[in-house]
Amino acid sequence: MDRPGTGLPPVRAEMRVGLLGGSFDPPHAGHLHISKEALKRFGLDRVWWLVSPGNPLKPHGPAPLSERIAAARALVDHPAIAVTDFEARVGTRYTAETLRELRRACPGVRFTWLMGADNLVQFHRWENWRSIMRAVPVGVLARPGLRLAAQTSVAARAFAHARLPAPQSRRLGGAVPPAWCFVNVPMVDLSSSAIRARGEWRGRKPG
Ligand SMILES: Nc1ncnc2c1ncn2[C@@H]1O[C@H](COP(=O)(O)OP(=O)(O)OP(=O)(O)O)[C@@H](O)[C@H]1O
Ligand SMILES: O=C(O)c1ccc[n+]([C@@H]2O[C@H](COP(=O)([O-])O)[C@@H](O)[C@H]2O)c1
Repeated sequence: MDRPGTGLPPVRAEMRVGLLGGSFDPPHAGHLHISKEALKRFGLDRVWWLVSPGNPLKPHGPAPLSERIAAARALVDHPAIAVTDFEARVGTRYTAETLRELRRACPGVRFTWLMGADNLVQFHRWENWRSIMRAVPVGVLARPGLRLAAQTSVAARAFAHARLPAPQSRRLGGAVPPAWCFVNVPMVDLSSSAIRARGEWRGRKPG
């Protein structure tokens, strides 16, 4: 599929592509771990990291996009995981808009939105979050301390009828939305904010 100017990796129609949106400020082994788990658990062919120009809900801007993209590309060590600056190229920050643009750019590709449990807890604050649920399957991966909060969140309760039981998680990538699944993967206790606080990321000072 030829999509000049989108910066997207090669893909074929009918492929199942998981999308891990994030600030990646900085990227870390937790991102890589959940991406590999998502490939296996949700029956995906690819995972794309959508490195965000900036989370609309976060008050402080992240490090420059070029630094976060470079760090992400240096970290990724799996042939099915790719890093993209698609949102900056098409000028979207809200996930609902990004998904519209991706589906326009890649007709026939089956996208699944991926997130850690912390994001499901506040998912109901995202712009048009219900439309996201109705547009693509959503795969949620456990994160330390947030498993229960995620599964009792506003979004989890509102879409309880669309929850795919974990033993059937491999069906998620091909499921008709709304469909979401929470998987209890082994957890990696890493976060970008902790890395910034330790001063181990040159992209931006802690704070
Ligand atoms: N250790 C982890 N376990 C599970 N999910 C994670 C982990 N780290 C990041 N994620 C998920 O990856 C996505 C992108 O995360 P993000 O780039 O914001 O990193 P972060 O470590 O959560 O950053 P911050 O600490 O600044 O909030 C989110 O859906 C987040 O929930
Ligand atoms: O669309 C929204 O309203 C929205 C609100 C908060 C976060 N997001 C997206 O969620 C992803 C995770 O963001 P972050 O900053 O927690 O890594 C990233 O792709 C953001 O663009 C999207």
